[in-house]
Amino acid sequence: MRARLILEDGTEFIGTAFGATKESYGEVVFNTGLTGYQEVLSDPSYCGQIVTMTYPLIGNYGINRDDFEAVRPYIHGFVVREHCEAPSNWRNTNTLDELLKTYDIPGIAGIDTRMLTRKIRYHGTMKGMITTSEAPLAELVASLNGTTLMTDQVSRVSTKSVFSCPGTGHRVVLVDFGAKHGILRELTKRNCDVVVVPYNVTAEEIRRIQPDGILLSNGPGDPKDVPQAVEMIREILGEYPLFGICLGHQLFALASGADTTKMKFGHRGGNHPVKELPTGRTYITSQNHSYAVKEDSLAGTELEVTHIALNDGTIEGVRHAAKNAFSVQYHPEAAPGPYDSGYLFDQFLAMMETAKEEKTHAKTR
Ligand SMILES: NC(=O)CC[C@H](N)C(=O)O
Repeated sequence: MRARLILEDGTEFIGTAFGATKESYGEVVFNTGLTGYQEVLSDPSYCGQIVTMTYPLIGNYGINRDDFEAVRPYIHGFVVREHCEAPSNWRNTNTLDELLKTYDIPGIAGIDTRMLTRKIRYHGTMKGMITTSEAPLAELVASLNGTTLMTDQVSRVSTKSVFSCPGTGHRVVLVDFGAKHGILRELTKRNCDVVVVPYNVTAEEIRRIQPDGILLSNGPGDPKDVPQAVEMIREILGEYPLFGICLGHQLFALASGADTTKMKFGHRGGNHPVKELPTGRTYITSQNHSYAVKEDSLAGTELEVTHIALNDGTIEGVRHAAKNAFSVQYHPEAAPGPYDSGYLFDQFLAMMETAKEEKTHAKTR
């Protein structure tokens, strides 16, 4: 069936429908990963967005049991150049088409994704719609321009109740703004006793759990859409070692007095070079973000820049000068992408270990 992808500037792409046959709106963003489409489309940080993969063949290794980053995908549409209908892989259990049908997500294939990506790079991120309607273009563009993008994504994707992934090691409160399973995997692999809490948890509720550390997860949308989280972080900052990832990094920065801004088209892919300033080392990182901490907003705060993106110089990591707290804009849990930054979880563990020792020492003195 014929399907259309329409952008807010009036551009129209004609392709073929796959997945669910449904009209859908969202912010159109591109991801440059060569593999990892299953992790991308199930990453809750893409909630409300229409994602296009720049790699031209998608679906060729199917969908498997193990690579989901959430219990369901939250994307609003999936745009590809060539959609493979006959996947081949020993882990394959479903086709991409079946997955999108199951979760009522429209896909569109046969799109010139290079042109689409260049447009987004030139104009910046745009609203778009996928439809099988045959209505005149002007009518569809008008209806697209009449829609407003959602701002309540975090409350849609965050857990509704507290749950735990037990372990015998450090107790970590994972504040779930739309956490990828990769973060849980990295913590449980290190034997952490993880308690996952909803995004609107209060500082007092966290204290009651008596954690050794707090991890602020990734998540969708604008960090300024979750002001209650900023308040909570401001209140609890300094009481426990804290590690922020992506949205968690942005919220930690806001709570520390810095500001965030929306980037032109963001960073999404598995090969973003990041320089770690204290060591001078460069890491290839997995990224997915539209917003960034504003460099000139750091003056007057106690935050120090620890990491920068080598492609455009934007801030990719900060640490608190006086408190046990640090954060990164990229994804040390990878999924998809390189594992090079996994050591950051070890740093978080070491921070919890030292804080625990200091506490015991203080008590016995
Ligand atoms: N992956 C994330 O946590 C993304 C953070 C935020 N939603 C952004 O787009 O910048």
